[in-house]
Amino acid sequence: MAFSLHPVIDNGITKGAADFTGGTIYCHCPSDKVAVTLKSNVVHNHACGCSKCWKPKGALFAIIGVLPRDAVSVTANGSKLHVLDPEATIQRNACKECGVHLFGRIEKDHAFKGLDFVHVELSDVKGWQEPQFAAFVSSIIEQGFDPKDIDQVRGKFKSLGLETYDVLSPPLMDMLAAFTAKQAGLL
Ligand SMILES: N[C@@H](CCC(=O)N[C@@H](CS)C(=O)NCC(=O)O)C(=O)O
Ligand SMILES: [Zn+2]
Ligand SMILES: [Zn+2]
Repeated sequence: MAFSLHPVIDNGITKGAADFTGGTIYCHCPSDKVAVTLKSNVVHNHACGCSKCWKPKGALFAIIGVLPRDAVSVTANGSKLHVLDPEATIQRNACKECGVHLFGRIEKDHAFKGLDFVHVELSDVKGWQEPQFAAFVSSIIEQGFDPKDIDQVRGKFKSLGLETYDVLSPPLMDMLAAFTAKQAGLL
């Protein structure tokens, strides 16, 4: 079957630049775009199949990375931003007009607090860290993807050199688990 994982990786992965220092991301509005300036590269860049992350039209996955929240600033048309779900762990700041998510932020006590989540494909410059793995792969089935074709999705990621997981990668799961243990006073 024909499908698009995400336009940025469908035809192969382009490595980022080692000395890259960031750029500005923009929403999809034709004018008065929301602009958010990122003062560093991202890390843990990955594909996410969950239902909450913003995906370009026709793509099965979002691509999302993190950077320190201090490196993130809204530089134009911030009045168009709203938080989609204030109760969610990740507060996704989206453009009210075009629906694009500009940044996700964690305000509650959490292992990833202090890191913002961004889609660097919204930038017009190259050099961002390339995707490292695929997360929440089985979540695309919850959104209507036929489970009989899921091995083709996993196979396509493998052919691109990306490992697939149904939650997050082991290092990130370890960080979450260690945080839980510390809160319980066990570490
Ligand atoms: N299977 C669920 C998974 C949702 C989920 O847990 N998403 C992850 C990856 S972005 C998460 O950390 N969510 C926290 C949040 O959205 O606040 C779905 O597809 O909706
Ligand atoms: Zn917009
Ligand atoms: Zn997600």
